[in-house]
Amino acid sequence: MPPTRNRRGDRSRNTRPGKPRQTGRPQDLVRRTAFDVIRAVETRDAYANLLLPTRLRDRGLTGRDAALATELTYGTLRGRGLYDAVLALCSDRELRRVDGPLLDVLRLGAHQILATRIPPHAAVGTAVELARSVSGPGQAKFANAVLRKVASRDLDAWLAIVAPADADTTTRLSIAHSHPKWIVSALRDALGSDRNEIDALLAADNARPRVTLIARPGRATLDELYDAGAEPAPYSPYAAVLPEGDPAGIDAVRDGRAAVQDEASQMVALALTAVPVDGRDARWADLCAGPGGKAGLLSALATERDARLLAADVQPHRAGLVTRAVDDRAGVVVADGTAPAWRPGAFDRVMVDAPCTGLGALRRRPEARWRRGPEAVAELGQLQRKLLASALDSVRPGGVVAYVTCSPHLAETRVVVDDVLRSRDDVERLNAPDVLASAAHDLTGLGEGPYAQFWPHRHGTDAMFLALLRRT
Ligand SMILES: C[S@@+](CC[C@H](N)C(=O)[O-])C[C@H]1O[C@@H](n2cnc3c(N)ncnc32)[C@H](O)[C@@H]1O
Repeated sequence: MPPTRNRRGDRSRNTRPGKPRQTGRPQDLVRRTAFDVIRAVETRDAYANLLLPTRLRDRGLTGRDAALATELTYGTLRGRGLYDAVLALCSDRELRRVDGPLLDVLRLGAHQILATRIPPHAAVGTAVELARSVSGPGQAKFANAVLRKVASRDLDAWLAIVAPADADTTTRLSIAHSHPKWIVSALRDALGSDRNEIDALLAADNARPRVTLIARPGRATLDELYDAGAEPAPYSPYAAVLPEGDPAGIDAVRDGRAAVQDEASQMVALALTAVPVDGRDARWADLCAGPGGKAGLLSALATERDARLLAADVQPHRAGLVTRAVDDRAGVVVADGTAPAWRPGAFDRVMVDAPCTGLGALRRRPEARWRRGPEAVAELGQLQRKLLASALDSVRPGGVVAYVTCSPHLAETRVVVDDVLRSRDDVERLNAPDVLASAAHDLTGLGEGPYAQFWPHRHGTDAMFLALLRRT
């Protein structure tokens, strides 16, 4: 499952833990940092992608050390399902009886042993030291015994035991790719007739996403990003891929003229603006704008066309972030998109990028798959329906609505749209894959229409869903 498999078929089954590798790098600080972030995710619902950069900065970790700390943190969080299955077979104590901090040390150790190039003796030795410092000498002995057993087989050998070929498909995929079973089932359903791609999709969820930037039209150019080391991106005319380095080090990103933004996120915003509308095309709205990714692009395009964007978010803090992403012409309001203050039919184009489970962005949020269960889908469903209905009421006849989720779950995507449209006869479904293809070269594989679905394993983007709806 993780990106860097460690295949060591010929290694002795009795590998002894040795001293931590002496490389002159602050290895202990690297592992301690990964451990601290993993604990914060477990105990106080921290987000690894937000907390880790702060911890790296506080501790002065840069370059290779920062990269290793990131890999260990993300890999351990993503791989938890698989590592727990292996650890359960190596521990004489039930995992639920192992203290939280110690269990996280074991997971971190298992990740290093099974999915990195760190020599197993170093991985075991450093994990045992960490166990000693967080749980005391007795627990360090236990950690040593467990992790030596983990190190007695390579990943493929463990997979043959914990996810055997004759297990039922959902269970096998769930353990082998470390995804909860309900997510495996939901993703297979969403793939529909392409469900044979599920292995590739789950593997893509465990791979490091490429960093994609947007040069906001009229504010930055792609050449500026290329000069800073970025390379052309496949689809969006405003996107560039940054193969390495910190995006925050790029001037245009620092001053908000460019930003980090997934290419599918750019494309769904572009699609809303690519649909021809008859008559007035001056008032655009984004009902769920925070933190401002799509609003940033929409406001730049609105300005180019002499239109104006109103960006709303119900959370004041997130509306504040939108202010930094949009240009001066745009308006930003704190507002509940389900109970709009504006009159019906006030807008010509409306984006509703609804709150969702985020199952389409598991690559970026390593802990997200473990955080919420299937009940979240039903809870969000009501809000998604209300927001879409409100968006349709907010657009004038002839105008267009884009309903977007960063989730491919059918109950958040086509089921929501179909439900809302069932009770109305004033909406036409447009062919979203065709509109997207007209806005980008070589953009295929989005489905038969009328809805469009991006996929990480096909497009290298988040699994973003788009429905384009015209009020009649
Ligand atoms: C998926 S995020 C939007 C991401 C954003 N469009 C972007 O591209 O950066 C969903 C947003 O909807 C907001 N939200 C949730 N309920 C809302 C409501 N009733 N009205 C308006 N915004 C709401 C959340 O605060 C959150 O910022």
